[in-house]
Amino acid sequence: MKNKFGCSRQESGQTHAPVKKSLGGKSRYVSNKFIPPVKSNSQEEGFQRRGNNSQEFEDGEVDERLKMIDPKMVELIKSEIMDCGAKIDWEDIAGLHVAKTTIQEIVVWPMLRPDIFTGLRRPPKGILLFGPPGTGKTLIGKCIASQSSSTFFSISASSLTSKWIGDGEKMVRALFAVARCHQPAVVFIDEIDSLLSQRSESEHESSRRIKTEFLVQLDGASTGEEDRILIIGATNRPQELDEAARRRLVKRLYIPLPDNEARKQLVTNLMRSERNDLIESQIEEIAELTDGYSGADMKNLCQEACLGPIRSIAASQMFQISADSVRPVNIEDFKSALRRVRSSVSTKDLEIYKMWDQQYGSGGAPL
Ligand SMILES: Nc1ncnc2c1ncn2[C@@H]1O[C@H](COP(=O)(O)OP(=O)(O)OP(=O)(O)O)[C@@H](O)[C@H]1O
Repeated sequence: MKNKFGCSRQESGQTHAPVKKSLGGKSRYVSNKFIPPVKSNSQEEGFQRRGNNSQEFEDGEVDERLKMIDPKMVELIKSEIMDCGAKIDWEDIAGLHVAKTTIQEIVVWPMLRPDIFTGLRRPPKGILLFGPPGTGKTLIGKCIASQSSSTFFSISASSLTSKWIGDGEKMVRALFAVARCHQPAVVFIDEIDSLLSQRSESEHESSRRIKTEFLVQLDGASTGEEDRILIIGATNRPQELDEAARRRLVKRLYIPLPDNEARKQLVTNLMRSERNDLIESQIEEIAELTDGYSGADMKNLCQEACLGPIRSIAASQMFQISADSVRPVNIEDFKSALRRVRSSVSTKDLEIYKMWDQQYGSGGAPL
């Protein structure tokens, strides 16, 4: 769920700490040498001094870091890219135990306790989540933001070259400027390979400029001692990333397909809100039959199975039948859904991920 301009944490029900320019930033209100994990009174004051528009103080003064940025772009970032979605817990993400534990240790705790994670314990400023489509990479990005009380910015790299034609470069600059004003911040960049792939002869000049600007900003975010911005790149094509990208995204975590246990959890969680008469052994059977399915495939499968009871209603009854009389979803619905919903990831692609993980990964795959 994207927020509207100036949305508040209370309005959206999210728990990210969205608009504290003073936290870790170059605020005029607090010392920026030490970033306490807990808000001080002065920080609270700074927060309250601002109106709906978080880049402005009540006296209408614009945050210095946004002065060179087109206000329309700032507005666009806030309405289309800044996300005040619902709170996400680690339990909402099925499986991926190794990746979740690693992420908690290397990024979430340091974001919450920057006073302890100093020196060599300093967290990486950029991480890469790679793996097949629909395995929960975006979900993990949102969860990191949610659990570290950070503002979540989400952008697809390909939209920089397509959706905002001609403005991609400015958009990148504006994105990082707004993120700096909303620290701690998590900037999630989907399809990062389309931005940081190996240079080719046919590369368009505008793409080249966007890429250069992006690398400049990435370096800026990682050198700013006081900045608390985490860049998360996500990709289904890690092999296309160039060396510069690999170097900057120091932790590279493989987000694999869900294993049997995770698929069971996915079915259980997804069907929790639907009337069904599945018993434990049948959920196990579904998990067995869905080897190779991604999390997104599992969701499609459950959606398809949930249509089973509707399909069994005679057309003549469709407009009279009460909601209570629709029969619960059963195992037969899943078996017929399995004939319609197939796994979307090829074995060949899985081999490529595994090989790339062995060569460049940071140990997110199951042992
Ligand atoms: N491990 C998981 N736990 C819970 N839900 C999951 C998981 N993996 C995928 N899903 C479901 O699949 C949907 C798509 O997942 P998500 O967008 O996070 O995948 P992704 O890896 O970012 O995909 P892509 O690479 O295509 O962008 C989620 O909204 C969620 O419903």
